[in-house]
Amino acid sequence: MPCLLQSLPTTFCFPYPKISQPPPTPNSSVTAGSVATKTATSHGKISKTFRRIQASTTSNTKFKRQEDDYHSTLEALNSKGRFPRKSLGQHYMLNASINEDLTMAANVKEGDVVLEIGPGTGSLTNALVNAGATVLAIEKDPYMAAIVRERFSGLDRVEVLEEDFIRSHIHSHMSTMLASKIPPDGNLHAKVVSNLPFNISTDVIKLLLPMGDIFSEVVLLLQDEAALRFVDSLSKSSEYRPINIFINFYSGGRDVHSP
Ligand SMILES: C[S@@+](CC[C@H](N)C(=O)[O-])C[C@H]1O[C@@H](n2cnc3c(N)ncnc32)[C@H](O)[C@@H]1O
Repeated sequence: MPCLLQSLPTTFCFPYPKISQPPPTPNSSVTAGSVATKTATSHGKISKTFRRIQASTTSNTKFKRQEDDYHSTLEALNSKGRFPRKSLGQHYMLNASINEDLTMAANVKEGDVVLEIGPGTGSLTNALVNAGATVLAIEKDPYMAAIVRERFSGLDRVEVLEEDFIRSHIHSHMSTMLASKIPPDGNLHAKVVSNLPFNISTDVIKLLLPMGDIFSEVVLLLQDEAALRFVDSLSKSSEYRPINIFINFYSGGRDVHSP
């Protein structure tokens, strides 16, 4: 199962975006972040690649419904005077090009079924929908679930479940969704693309990595330090933890690339 773990770019915003801040220009580049890619090996395990990337400005316009993540995100946040909750890791993406990057990293295409953990205001959901995917979004915060449901109301390719992902019966949800939808290429695997709530990133990885029977790709946006901790474990330093053993168990080799 290929898996991409990407660090937090500087364009994230917490605790609350300044309204006066200008939207990112189409040519603005984003500070490179750490990326670990996992690729399937002949033994059914995964190999890890660690690299850094620049935000891309390429966009897929075929399914575009909303053009500006910056403004839709601010509108959604301002609409009912709600402040992001730190306890739920609510850091919202204000740069559409990062969402495009995540979508492209998972090679999301028309007919794909994608699981998104924590859609928040729906900015990444929008990029996934634009790429032609059917999205199952699981959001713990009832307020954000309502926002993203409203944003995509009328679009039958987005389903929002108001649940805690850690307690969710994800295997059963995805199996049901895949069974009801045979993609054009006949591939009955789903993909995961998510800008994760940081406080549950370890738990999410523990849940997802053994699910190679239903997921073909996992692309996660993580804090730089977290991504490094997860993949840079071959040295067996003091940072070496059970999660590293777990990741290595589901992984093969390791390559390192510069930007
Ligand atoms: C880092 S924000 C990302 C929001 C959005 N995807 C974006 O890129 O702007 C994480 C989101 O996950 C939600 N969340 C936090 N814990 C969760 C959990 N256990 N299960 C599902 N969603 C959760 C938060 O409410 C928040 O909307």
